[in-house]
Amino acid sequence: MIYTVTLNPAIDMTVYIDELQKGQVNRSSLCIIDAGGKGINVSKVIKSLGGKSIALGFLGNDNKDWFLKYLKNMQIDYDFIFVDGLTRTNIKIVETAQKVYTDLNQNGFEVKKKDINLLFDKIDRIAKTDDIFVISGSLPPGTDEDVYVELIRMLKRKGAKVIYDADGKALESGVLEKPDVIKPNIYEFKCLFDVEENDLASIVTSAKKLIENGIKKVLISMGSKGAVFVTENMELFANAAEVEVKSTTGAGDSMVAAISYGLSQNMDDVSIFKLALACAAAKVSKEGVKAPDKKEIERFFEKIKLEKLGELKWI
Ligand SMILES: Nc1ncnc2c1ncn2[C@@H]1O[C@H](COP(=O)(O)OP(=O)(O)OP(=O)(O)O)[C@@H](O)[C@H]1O
Ligand SMILES: O=P(O)(O)OC[C@@]1(O)O[C@H](CO)[C@@H](O)[C@@H]1O
Repeated sequence: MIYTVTLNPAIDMTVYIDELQKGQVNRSSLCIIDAGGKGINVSKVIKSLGGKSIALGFLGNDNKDWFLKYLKNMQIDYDFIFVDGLTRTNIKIVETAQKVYTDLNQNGFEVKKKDINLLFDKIDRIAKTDDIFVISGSLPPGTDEDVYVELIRMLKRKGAKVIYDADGKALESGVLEKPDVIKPNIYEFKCLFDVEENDLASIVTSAKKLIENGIKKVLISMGSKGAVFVTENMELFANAAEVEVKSTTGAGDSMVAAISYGLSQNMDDVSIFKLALACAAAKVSKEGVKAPDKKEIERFFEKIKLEKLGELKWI
């Protein structure tokens, strides 16, 4: 089974506006509201791919009904721990004139020690060998900095596979626990290694250090500049698909969904990477934080070209 763990989910409000005027009253041309947060988005895309996951984590008691209805409508299974307060609302501003994407993320509800204990007990009870756990997103106030470290440790002890997508200090400490897969974007990767954004060779060399240390797959996403995938067996690069971008929110989560679904289906590395790029392309062509359709994902999958790095060969 695939489980997604979201400690800090969000109601994503994507607001479309021609051009934001700071310090003035702005009126949007379109507003789309979705249940989000990184792991939740992963569960949404796994569903589009025809897979099954259970969404775990925390959800605010005061506005949980809307959130749960959204997931029920999508037929996504969940098993949350409900905490006091509201699940945060994150604002995503899409300025259509210049194609500028701005995120305004809130801190989120306060989580108590007893809530964390409940979550760990739950995961301890359900995790089995070869389950896949996706751990992603920010930590809500009240959580210790090393909560992901402890979670990865516990899951690895139980023989579960861990896909990890966090940033800053949580990423730095989490990689030391050797999750099976990580999916940093280039800015997050730069917290780990001093690399230049355009220097593929040094990005690959750095990613290989993580592989030597026991992480099995590293996917570095680089927004419109594409992505690099380094595994025990290969080093691949791909350009981002040419697509009319309607919202970039959740593009990285779509890649994480593809990796977890691919692992659950025993796909090879080339297919996993192609699927990740196809899911991301299909996602960015959707408004708001809607999951892409399977047909769209398949259409992009056929078009993706990968470059085997070091071999100058496109596959
Ligand atoms: N502007 C864009 N045009 C085309 N493809 C894009 C664009 N932005 C993102 N993508 C695709 O989505 C992938 C993931 O994007 P990105 O690196 O921005 O992830 P991220 O920062 O983790 O995203 P998020 O945190 O919003 O989920 C990219 O590798 C690329 O394939
Ligand atoms: O504040 P975090 O937890 O880092 O990120 C939260 C978030 O930006 O991530 C998702 C996109 O990846 C959105 O659904 C959500 O609003």
